[in-house]
Amino acid sequence: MNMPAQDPIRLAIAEAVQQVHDTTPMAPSFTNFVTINLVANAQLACGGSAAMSFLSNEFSAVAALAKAAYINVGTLMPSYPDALRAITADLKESGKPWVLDPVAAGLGATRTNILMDMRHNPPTIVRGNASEIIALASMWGLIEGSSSNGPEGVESADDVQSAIEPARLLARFLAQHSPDGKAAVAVSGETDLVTDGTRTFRLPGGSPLMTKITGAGCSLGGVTAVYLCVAEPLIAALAASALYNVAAECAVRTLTSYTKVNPDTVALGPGTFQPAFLDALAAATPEQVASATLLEDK
Ligand SMILES: Nc1ncnc2c1ncn2[C@@H]1O[C@H](COP(=O)(O)OP(=O)(O)O)[C@@H](O)[C@H]1O
Ligand SMILES: Cc1ncsc1CCOP(=O)(O)O
Ligand SMILES: [Mg+2]
Repeated sequence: MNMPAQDPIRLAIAEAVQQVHDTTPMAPSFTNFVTINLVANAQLACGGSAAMSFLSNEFSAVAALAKAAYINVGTLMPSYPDALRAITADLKESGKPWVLDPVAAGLGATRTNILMDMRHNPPTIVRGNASEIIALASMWGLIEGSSSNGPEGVESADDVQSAIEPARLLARFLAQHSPDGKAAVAVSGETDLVTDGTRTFRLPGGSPLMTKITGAGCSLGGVTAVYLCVAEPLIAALAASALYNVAAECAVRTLTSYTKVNPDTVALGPGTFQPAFLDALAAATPEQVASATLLEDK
């Protein structure tokens, strides 16, 4: 059942979106160079601010000024294992919450070594597609073996449903290692799933066009880090996922109305969708985000 309008979770989501609009929090990113521009633009569009860096000393200096940070392992370079080891140790020492997108978890020894290292200095939120969540939970020994069909590059080879238990176990592990005992895991797909290890929520909606632009998931991670600057992990993950669903639907509506006026010159495709989606991220009000469809598993 869709959660009632006045549920405290919805009020907290609206409050987080409003606070980001009011305070423009900066969440620095160490992210892949395929989608880095969309990550920064999405962080700006949602009302936050962005700072991208690949040097450990520079990243840690910027992170010291921020309330939360974002790490994404989508593309790797030889210097990254050492840099990420130093960065995650600094984040742990300063007690700074951060979001991990374990892009393509399970693919290649370097990525596996980096993600295995992170078990010792874990994030506050993990956001990934189903295959990535299953792979990370398996790698960290939280589930036996791996029921995953992946990894299949950066795309998911599994459905969200199959990642529920791995997501819950991962969230509990993160919470045990979090300074305030709070953490969350977000699994994206046709219906997103967000859990803090105790409560589990589903967020249907959005648009299949999200799978036709690169960086939808990466930028969702960056926006989650912006919300983590102002809210606890569960609320940050829910707010980002709700915003993405509302904005994707709004972008489709906008483009559909343009194609009706101008069917020969406007197409509803990935190229026009991405800028329309950024516009919709910027236009979404706290009330609209908090009104997204939100179901709780009981
Ligand atoms: N079939 C779909 N229908 C609607 N929204 C989707 C669909 N697939 C993914 N999304 C949305 O796209 C965004 C990125 O998710 P996803 O594509 O799973 O991440 P990734 O790019 O990391 O694999 C999320 O906001 C998710 O809700
Ligand atoms: C295509 C690609 N290759 C390495 S990282 C990357 C981007 C993945 O972005 P997303 O997971 O958001 O689709
Ligand atoms: Mg991804």
